[in-house]
Amino acid sequence: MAGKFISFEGPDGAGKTSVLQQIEHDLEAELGANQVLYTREPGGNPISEQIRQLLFNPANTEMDGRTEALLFAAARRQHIVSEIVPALKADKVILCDRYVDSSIAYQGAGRQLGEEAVWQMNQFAIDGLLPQLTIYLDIESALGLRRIAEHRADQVNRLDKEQLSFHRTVRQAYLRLYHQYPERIKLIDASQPLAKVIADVRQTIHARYPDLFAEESKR
Ligand SMILES: Nc1ncnc2c1ncn2[C@@H]1O[C@H](COP(=O)(O)OP(=O)(O)O)[C@@H](O)[C@H]1O
Ligand SMILES: Cc1cn([C@H]2C[C@H](O)[C@@H](COP(=O)(O)OP(=O)(O)O)O2)c(=O)[nH]c1=O
Repeated sequence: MAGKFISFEGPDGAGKTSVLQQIEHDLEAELGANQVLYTREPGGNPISEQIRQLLFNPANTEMDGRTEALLFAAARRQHIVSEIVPALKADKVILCDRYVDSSIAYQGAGRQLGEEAVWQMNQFAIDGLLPQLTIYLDIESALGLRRIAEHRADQVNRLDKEQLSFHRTVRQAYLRLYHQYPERIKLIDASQPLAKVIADVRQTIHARYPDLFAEESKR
């Protein structure tokens, strides 16, 4: 499979959606729209979108943490089979908004199910498929939550409602993953102005794939 699989990670409010919009636009201009797949977890296909509805329905207050972790993994599995593998086979660049690291950080650490346990459980779902590059947008938790409160208060979902301490725990887990997998995971300071964050992301992608964003080497 010749495609390029890039995942984007970070605590809520880090700016993934904003950054990905621009990166997708730029890559499509460079490669053509049919060579780029932007997709998000959980979701990206009808089955995973139905699981997403279950996960994010604010009425599901009784959902057990392990149930939540299993549903994220189930949505991930279907997303791999329906979206990622076909795109890899078609030699596309895949921009994936969240992947298995989100489960380690949110369910493993945030929900205290255990990072190793959630990692092991997810092996069945991912069957060895990891991104070649993971871009981690790092932000201090209070700042991330402030951005959501200021700009996206109408779209707050069940998980966004967690306390500051939950988000801090999630961030610490991301930082552990970053130290554990320095080859795969690259950290970008997401507290910078959006244009600078995007510039850093472009450079990071170019460093891993020299044929993408080739003009970066002239800077
Ligand atoms: N670098 C930035 N500086 C200031 N505000 C930002 C920055 N990046 C994103 N935002 C704003 O913060 C909010 C959350 O960003 P978003 O891209 O939705 O984050 P995420 O998808 O990671 O949760 C949005 O309203 C967005 O406009
Ligand atoms: C993929 C994944 C996401 N999540 C959470 C993180 C976010 O709070 C939420 C995704 O919501 P989403 O609305 O897609 O927000 P964002 O723009 O921040 O990605 O789901 C998990 O808890 N575990 C997972 O495995």
